[in-house]
Amino acid sequence: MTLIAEYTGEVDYIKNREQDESDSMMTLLLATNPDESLVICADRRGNIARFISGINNHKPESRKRKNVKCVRYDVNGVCRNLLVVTRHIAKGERLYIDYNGHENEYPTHYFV
Ligand SMILES: C[S@+](CC[C@H](N)C(=O)[O-])C[C@H]1O[C@@H](n2cnc3c(N)ncnc32)[C@H](O)[C@@H]1O
Repeated sequence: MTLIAEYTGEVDYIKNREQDESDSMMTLLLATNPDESLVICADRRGNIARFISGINNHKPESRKRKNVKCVRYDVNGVCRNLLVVTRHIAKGERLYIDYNGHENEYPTHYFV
């Protein structure tokens, strides 16, 4: 659970970004009312978190590489998306995260 980084960017309603072709959007909040669901758009105001490699969800050997996960925390009433490690990370080891939440919409079939 060591903190790696916060996934930062501009926060917007998902409904406003349906045509956005950026490959660095991350769901922040899925609300009961879809009109209130939020996304983090990292392309213009992101940080290093947007460059962490994704796993290929279609390959079992790739799924085993995952060593970082997203957790949502309430920080002073604001929902924040934090990236934390899931196990010990050796010096020089590459970080891997699963880009997909339960929506499973991010295409990872071409990832190495
Ligand atoms: C969240 S990163 C965003 C990078 C984006 N171009 C930017 O500047 O913010 C997602 C992109 O990283 C690349 N990528 C991530 N993991 C990869 C992997 N395992 N193999 C190949 N490409 C990967 C793909 O091009 C993917 O579209």
